[in-house]
Amino acid sequence: MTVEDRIKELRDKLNHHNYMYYVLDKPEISDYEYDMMMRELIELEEKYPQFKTPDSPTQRVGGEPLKEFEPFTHVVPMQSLANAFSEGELRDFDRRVKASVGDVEYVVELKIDGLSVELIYENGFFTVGSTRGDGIIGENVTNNLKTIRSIPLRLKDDLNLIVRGEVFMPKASFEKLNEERELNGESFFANPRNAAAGSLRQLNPKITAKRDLDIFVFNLQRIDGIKLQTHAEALEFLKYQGFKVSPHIKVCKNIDEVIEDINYIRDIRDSLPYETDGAVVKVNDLSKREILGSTAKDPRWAIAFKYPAERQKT
Ligand SMILES: NC(=O)c1cnc(N)c2cc(Br)sc12
Repeated sequence: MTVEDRIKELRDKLNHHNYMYYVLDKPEISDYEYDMMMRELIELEEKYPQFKTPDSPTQRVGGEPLKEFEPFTHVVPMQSLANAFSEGELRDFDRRVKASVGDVEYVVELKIDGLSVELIYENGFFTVGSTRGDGIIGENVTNNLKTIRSIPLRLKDDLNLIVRGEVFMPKASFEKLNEERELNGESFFANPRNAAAGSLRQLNPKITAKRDLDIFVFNLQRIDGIKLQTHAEALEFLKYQGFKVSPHIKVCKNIDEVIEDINYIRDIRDSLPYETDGAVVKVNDLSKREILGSTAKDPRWAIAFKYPAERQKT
């Protein structure tokens, strides 16, 4: 086996085990075995840098601290969602949708309480990641996003695509971080969303890397050369490409099933290991979304349902 073959073998094995551990939460080897392979790869890449590739796991925590973040104009504007606060408002939304495109299937997902990011992949490689900002221009936080182990550095296929996801900090990590900050005499983060935002917008990637951030990808914004019919199909496709996709995805035949699922989420959400700030209801058929289009601010094909507790949120 040549040195180049060994480096490729280690890179592929480490990326596979990273996927199993951080995306599927199904580790197959011990941390020790992982660390030994990583140490060998670091040594070989130092000796033979010509064989280093952008998707090598050694490239996750790279980059020097920045003075500031570069602004980044989103390829696809990152819209916000209109809100519904009651069953009646959900039914009003359903009536508007059906008046325009007839009967539709909906998909219900959790609304993750973190910060939205856009991830761009070119020929299968992660190239640019940015925060939402004002929806048009955000901040380039690529090096910080690379430290999030559940973000693939390379897709299964060599595709050009753009996804949107929500970076979040698990509740347990948030508690642990605030305990550490109290011991160091530092200020608390008020909630996991602020902690995630403060951690992702750290100028030093080495600090971000220690903050235990995670991500759920929830929308395929754009893809070259592939036509998908529904949102549910798009999420399955993103899972296949190696993304960590929202875990609770319910395809509903009608608004009655949507309301049933929203009530189910209400009853289980406090037990989830991450904060949510509602549920998202989206039209499943992608061509019907095109017909529905968007207002100046929001898509007409989606709405966020906010649970009563959300109302007091700042
Ligand atoms: N599942 C989803 O679509 C989803 C989850 N979490 C969020 N914070 C958001 C925000 C928008 Br806009 S959509 C969405």
